[in-house]
Amino acid sequence: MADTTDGWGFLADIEGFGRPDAEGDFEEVPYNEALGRTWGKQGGKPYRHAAHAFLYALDGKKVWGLYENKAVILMNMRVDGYIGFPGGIIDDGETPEEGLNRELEEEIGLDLTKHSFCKGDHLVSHVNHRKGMVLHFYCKRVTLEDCFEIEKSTLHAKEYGIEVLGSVRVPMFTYPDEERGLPIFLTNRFCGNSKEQLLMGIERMKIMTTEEIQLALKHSESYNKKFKL
Ligand SMILES: O=c1[nH]cnc2c1ncn2[C@H]1C[C@H](O)[C@@H](COP(=O)(O)OP(=O)(O)O)O1
Repeated sequence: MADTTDGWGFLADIEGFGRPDAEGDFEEVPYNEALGRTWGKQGGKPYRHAAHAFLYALDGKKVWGLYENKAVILMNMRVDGYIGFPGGIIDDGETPEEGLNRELEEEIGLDLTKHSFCKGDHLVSHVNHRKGMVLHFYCKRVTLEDCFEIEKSTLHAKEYGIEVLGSVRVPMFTYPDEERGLPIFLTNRFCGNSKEQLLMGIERMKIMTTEEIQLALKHSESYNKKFKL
């Protein structure tokens, strides 16, 4: 039998978490249940927890004086080629918030004296039984000025150029062709359930209405079909 660790080196233990997911892999679970429960084992290993963060600022400025950008939302271009939120795997002995804050400092150089995440910032948790993973998602609104500072601090973070290849703003507007802007952004490849988390964050933070989100998704899907993506 082929050695499946070939080429993975120290990543062999965790690389499976980053493989593509199938629709229906994620089940929403209440935070306390997600934490308090022993989920059992997957592939002989206990379930791992990860936490990611949606940092945003309301904007409203018009791009080229034409298209209103509703918010600045920060995501990362990851080293594996996917787009995802900053965050990562929680280490043994850490709470999800402690692990998240550590990851945010490492990945985007977040100033924890100003923007530390706490339980009150938790939005939703999901369990993925196929991978044996529990994903916690947090949201925090900051000022526009702080958002720009956080973008800049990514360039000086420990993981910049390693795990993180750049900070990415989500285009929160749509051109008159109904495709360019948010709909085409949504055709990217997203890590884990980060696309669903993005849409959930936009809706729950009332940045866009459910109808506006559904319309952007519809145009994103028809673009995908048109170009057979
Ligand atoms: O943004 C995300 N939203 C939901 N799940 C995600 C996101 N990014 C990654 N993931 C999944 C898939 C990954 O393999 C695990 C671990 O996250 P990652 O950020 O890669 O962890 P490390 O930085 O390597 O600790 O979660």
